[in-house]
Parts: sequence; C-alpha cells; structure tokens
Amino acid sequence: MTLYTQQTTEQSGKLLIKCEDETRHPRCPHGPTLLFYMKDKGPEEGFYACAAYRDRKLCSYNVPVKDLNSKQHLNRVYYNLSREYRAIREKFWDETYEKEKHYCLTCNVPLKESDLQPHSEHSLLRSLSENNLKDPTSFLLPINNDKGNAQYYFDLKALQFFEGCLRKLEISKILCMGAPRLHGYLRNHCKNWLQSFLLDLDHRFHYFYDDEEFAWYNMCNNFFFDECQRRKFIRFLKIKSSQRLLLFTDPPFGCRTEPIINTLRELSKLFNEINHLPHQPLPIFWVFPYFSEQYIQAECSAFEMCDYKVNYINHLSYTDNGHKFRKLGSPVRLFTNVPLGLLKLPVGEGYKYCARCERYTALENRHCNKCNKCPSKNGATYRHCLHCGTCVKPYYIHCGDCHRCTQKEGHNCVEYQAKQRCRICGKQGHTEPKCSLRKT
Ligand SMILES: C[S@@+](CC[C@H](N)C(=O)[O-])C[C@H]1O[C@@H](n2cnc3c(N)ncnc32)[C@H](O)[C@@H]1O
Ligand SMILES: [Zn+2]
Ligand SMILES: [Zn+2]
Ligand SMILES: [Zn+2]
Ligand SMILES: [Zn+2]
Ligand SMILES: [Zn+2]
Ligand SMILES: [Zn+2]
Repeated sequence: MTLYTQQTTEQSGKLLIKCEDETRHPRCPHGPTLLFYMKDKGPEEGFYACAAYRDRKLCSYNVPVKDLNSKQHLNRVYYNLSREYRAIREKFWDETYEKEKHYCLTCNVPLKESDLQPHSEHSLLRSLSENNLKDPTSFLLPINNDKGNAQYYFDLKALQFFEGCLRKLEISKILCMGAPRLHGYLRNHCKNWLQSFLLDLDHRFHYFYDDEEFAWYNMCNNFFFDECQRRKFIRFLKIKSSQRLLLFTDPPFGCRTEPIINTLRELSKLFNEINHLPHQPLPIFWVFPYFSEQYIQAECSAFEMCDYKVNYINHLSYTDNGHKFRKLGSPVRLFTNVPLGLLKLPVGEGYKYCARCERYTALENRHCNKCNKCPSKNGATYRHCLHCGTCVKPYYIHCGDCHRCTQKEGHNCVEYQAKQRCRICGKQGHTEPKCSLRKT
C-alpha cells in the first residue's frame, strides 16, 4: 500500500502530514515517525508511520494515534548498528595482516581473504581496485526499490554539469544528501577545491567512508542514526568566511515534499547557528521531477526550476533514452534557490541562452513574447493560447465550456474544473480566465 506519495494525496483527497514537531513523535528503527492524517478528520484520527520507507514490508511501524500507549511506544529504544558497521570498516581497511579487499554482493559485506570461505558460492567481487574503492557506487548494486531507497545514479553528463555549476558558484563545501554517486565523483575529481560530505540512508557507505565524510542519516526526519557521526557532521558545517557551502539533494521521488522541506529548513538553521550568521537559507540544489514543481513551490516559492534534464544510468523512464518519455527526454529537473541566471547549461547538449529571460533554457523551449518567458516545463514546445492567455502543452485543445485548454476531449467539465489548478498562478479554485495575474 502506498499511502504517502504526493500524487496519491492529490487524488484521494487530503492526506496531510505533520512533521514539524517530529522529535516528539514515537520512533521506529529509522528515527521519529511522521504523523499522517486526513484533513477532514484531524490528527487525532491519524496514524504514525515510518518517515523513510513507504511500504510496510520495508518498515512495519504503523500506529494509530488513538492506540498510542506512551509507555509502550514513546520510550522505545532501537539498537544502533552504526558502531558495528564502523568496526567492520576498520577491519576492512586494516592492512596489517591482509591487504586484498573483496566484497560479497549477495550478503552486502566487505571481506578480507580469510573471510571468503563461507561466501564461496555467492556473487563475489574479488580484489577491489583502487578506483572501485574510491567510489563504491561503481560496484555496489543499487537498492532501487521505489518505496525505499530508490537508488538511481546520475550519468556522467549530469555529474559534469553539476561540477560546472559548483565551480561557477565558487562552492567550497557540499552536503550530498541522498546523492552518493555525486559524492563519489566529487571526492575523486574535485578534491583540491571542494570538500564533500555524504548523508544517506544506505548503511553500506559505512564500509568505505569514515565519519569525516559520511553519516548514516534519514532526510525525511533529519535523523542521525549515530551521535558520533552527527558531531562530525556539525564540524563539517563550520566554514571560514571565504568559504561557501551548498546543500545538494536527490530524494526518492516517492518522498513527500513537506518533510524534505522541513529538513532543509532545519539544516539551514543549524548551519547559521554554528557559523553565527544571520538567518538566511542555504543555497540548495534539489533534483526532482518537473511535475512536482507545484508542491515544492507551494512550500517554498524561492525554488525555481532549471531546464536541465537530469539523466540516470539505471532508470528506464528517467533518461533521455527511456521508453516512456523518449520524445521529451527525462522528466527530472533541478530546483534551486540560486538565481537561474547563474547556471550555465551545456550548449552542445540541447540548451541555449535566452537573452530575454536572462538565463539558459532548453532549445525546444521557445520564448513567448506574450507570456514574456520561455514557458515549457516538460520538454515540449508550448504554444500560446489567446483564449487562455497563457502558453500550454502543444496537444491541448481549448474547451469552450471550461474556458481553458484541456488534455482530454469529452471530459466532464464540472468535475474537471473543480480539480484544476490555474496555470498562471498555480493556485486551485479558479482557472486562467479568472486569474488576477493574467497579463493578456
Ligand atoms: C534517487 S537516489 C539519488 C542518487 C543520486 N542520483 C546520485 O547519483 O548520487 C536516492 C538516494 O537517497 C538515499 N535515500 C533514500 N531515502 C533516504 C532517506 N529517507 N534519507 C536519506 N537518504 C535516503 C538512497 O539510499 C539513494 O542513495
Ligand atoms: Zn521505519
Ligand atoms: Zn556472501
Ligand atoms: Zn526566454
Ligand atoms: Zn505564451
Ligand atoms: Zn486555451
Ligand atoms: Zn490564477
């Protein structure tokens, strides 16, 4: 059962989520839970469920608010495995007796020569190379369950694009929150000007990275599994006045936006406190699909969407070559509070500079003089509809009853209008003809 994705909420009505006060919520093994409830019934009728895993098979914690027995649930302590993982790392890297390093992909454990025997029938990677060890995402099997880790890795072009942006913005420290391949890439290619720190739910990184660059972490509730790692992380946040830190995140697309935004706020606050800076949001890069724009902007209007299409190497639909979106390319974009004019998109890869927008946009995104912007969101070339007063997807048809362009012919106008969002201002409850922001 997928209860918690944003799209489900939109369809099924109003499943809300309470995450601000989460440290007071009962805990599952993945930290404080989130409180889910229906808008018309209120939090008392809601339930607490795991912040990280969106499937009961992956984390079975699910307790209705009214069944919460404080003694039973509130003070439950879960065993922290971080210490054990770190002990395995120490042994793995200790070369006093054995130098060779191996990995069992079946059991997901690093091994030395004398550990190999019980794994002889398993899928083994013997004698890991230095390059493998420098970036474990080069050989670890991605955990690509969409209701859990949803581990999809950037392709090389995306990594190079991000590197270019970070250079241009003169970033000197980066937090890779749920971005292990980016972390691996940057620590190997950019270490003389950029320090990277990885925050991820995947405990396997314990084996390859020490506490100076990795913390086992849940970004949906800002939870560190290990206190020692949290302290090291706080040290990493401390910057000199000449340095700049950027927070980069690529969460699973099934994650709700509210808890992530909450975490971004908490981390910004912590960063400012540690550095004795006035309140200001951190520069953030957030990779997410273009169709989530409304949810991100509803919570945080400072985030704008950049036209760059982000590709993954191990996801069929989320690449330019994927079958589902082949015509329009990957639907994955970069959302950021950094002014879009500061980002340079690669001209040889389907992008151009639009002098009127004063930023780079996709080649197919033609500037509309009436809307005064390059309007496309999804990679198609939009056309301007004079009746709607805005640009729309090319295959939309203007409906005389709805007074707007719609996707489906023969739709039920009453039902359709009730659910729609205005394409000009993004709000619900009216459509373009009645929008106060309409220009033409
Ligand atoms: C879509 S992948 C992003 C990887 C990125 N594209 C890269 O190549 O570096 C999501 C990553 O976030 C991690 N993750 C998933 N849920 C998380 C959570 N609740 N907290 C922290 N990390 C999480 C996964 O383990 C995975 O590494
Ligand atoms: Zn859990
Ligand atoms: Zn094994
Ligand atoms: Zn333009
Ligand atoms: Zn237009
Ligand atoms: Zn129209
Ligand atoms: Zn409007």
